[in-house]
Order: sequence, then structure tokens, then C-alpha cells
Amino acid sequence: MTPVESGTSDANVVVAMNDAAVRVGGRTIWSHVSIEVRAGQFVAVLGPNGVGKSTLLKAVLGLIPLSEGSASVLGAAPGEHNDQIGYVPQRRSFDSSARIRGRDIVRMGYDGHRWGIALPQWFPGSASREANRRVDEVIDLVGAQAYADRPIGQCSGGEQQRLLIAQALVRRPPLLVLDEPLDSLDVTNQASVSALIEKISTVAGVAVMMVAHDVNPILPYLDEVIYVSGGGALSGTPEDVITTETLSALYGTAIDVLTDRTGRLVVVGQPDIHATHEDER
Ligand SMILES: Nc1ncnc2c1ncn2[C@@H]1O[C@H](COP(=O)(O)OP(=O)(O)OP(=O)(O)O)[C@@H](O)[C@H]1O
Repeated sequence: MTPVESGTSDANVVVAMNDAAVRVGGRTIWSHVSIEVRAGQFVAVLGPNGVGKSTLLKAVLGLIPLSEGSASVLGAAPGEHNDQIGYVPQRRSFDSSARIRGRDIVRMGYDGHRWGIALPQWFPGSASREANRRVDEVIDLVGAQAYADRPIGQCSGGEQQRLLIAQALVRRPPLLVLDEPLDSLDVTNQASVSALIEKISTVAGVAVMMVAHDVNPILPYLDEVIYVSGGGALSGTPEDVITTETLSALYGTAIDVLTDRTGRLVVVGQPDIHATHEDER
């Protein structure tokens, strides 16, 4: 896959897709998708179940090839610089009996995911000290000091999520890719993890692509949204994209975007695409 020739040589562009399409299981999931994500931007990937939001992240990671179009991630073809991408996959949680400490989970992000095994003995002491320093740094960043030394299985869902975000950040990646990190968190934890992700993008300048089922917890923080539906995707500011007119055009059917008294957005009338493809999972 060749890097995109988008006409922009902007070094701030971290992810670019140009007229991209993906086929999975003999079916085109989406096509004609053109997106751009820049350094320090917090971008949500939205849309109903089964439209291909996770597929979009996997295409960015080079785990699924494009069937059409082109893409560039950190200036190269997708997959080439995955060591510079922090990835928090969907629905990862730990059994309550898991004994490994949160700190060691974070350290695996540095060591290359050697489950439960610290740096080998022949590893120079200074490198090991640097690893420990980085681990402490990200544990501070996500505010996990109080429980980082506890067995991960005894941490709450929100605490586990923070530790997994710390793991994804420990190599100081310029791009963080998160698949529904707010899923299964309560409202308070959704708010605090959302604020944390915003801090990571603004303070550390990390570009964030995050699949979200509900835009509301992150709405105040978002720079842009990528709305996937109807076999395509639209991107732009939330104000431009999450409107009755724009979403109706994207879905090809009547959609209402309503705002409640507290400013929460409610998208009414979107078909649940997931339900029609349940047996293909
Ligand atoms: N390996 C596969 N083989 C066939 N179809 C697949 C495969 N993986 C995913 N799909 C289908 O591709 C479509 C997009 O899946 P994807 O997981 O990207 O959707 P999503 O928008 O992230 O959904 P959700 O919100 O439910 O997580 C779905 O219809 C899914 O069933």
C-alpha cells in the first residue's frame, strides 16, 4: 500500500486515508473514506453497531488491508510504525483472580508485551532504570499511583482502563488508538477517563483516535469526529457532522439529532446495522 498523496506534506498529519475501502469476509464494509488526523487532535470514531468503526482502527494499524485507496500512518504504510502507536483494544478486562500488578501490566507496554516477565537479566541496568522511570511517568500521568501496585484483578473497571491507557502510552507514542475505552464504565469514570484522554492529546500532543458508542462524555473535548455509516464515513467538527441534515444524508434515511436540557446529543432513528450481521461475527 503506498502512502497517500494527499497534496499535503504537512508533518502534523499523523493519519491520512484517501478514498479508502475495506472488504472483510467478501463484503465491502466501507468505501470512499478520506480522513485526516493531526498531531494533538482528539478525534472520535462514531456510528451504530457493526458499521466498521473497529475495522477503521484495524486498517490504521495495518491489521486489515485496504481494498481500495491509500493510507499513510506516521508517514508510512499502515503497520510499518505500529511500535509508535499505543493501542487499547476493545473490551479488555481482567479476571478478579488475576494476580499481576497494574505496574507490571504497564511495564509490558515498554518491554514488548512479555506477559509477566520483566526485562531479561542481560538487559543493561540503565535501560531497566529508564523503563521504570517511564512506567512511573505514565502511572502519574493517568493518576494511577494509588492502585498501581495492587493485583490488576482487584482494580475497578475504571482503574483497569487507566492502567491499560498507561500501558499504551509508556513508549510515548505520537498516536493513541482506543477502541471503546469508556465501554462498561459508570458515568463518573466515563467523565474522568474522557478528561484524561483529552489531557493526553493536549498536554502530550498525542493524536487520539477513539471509537465511542456515546459521543456525549467526550463531546466537550473533541476536535473532530469521524462518523461511519451507510458504507462510508464523514469527518469534521462535531457541530458540522452531528446534525439532522448531515447524518440523514450519510445514512440515506431520516435521522433526528436532538439536544436535551443538559446539552446531551441524542441521535434518533439510526438503524442498528450490527443486528443484521450478528451471525457473521
Ligand atoms: N473476520 C470477519 N469476517 C467477516 N465479517 C467480519 C469480520 N470482522 C468483522 N466483520 C464484520 O464487519 C462489520 C464491521 O465490524 P466492526 O467490528 O468494525 O464494527 P463496529 O462498528 O466496530 O461495531 P461495534 O460497534 O458493534 O463494535 C460487522 O458487520 C462485522 O460483523
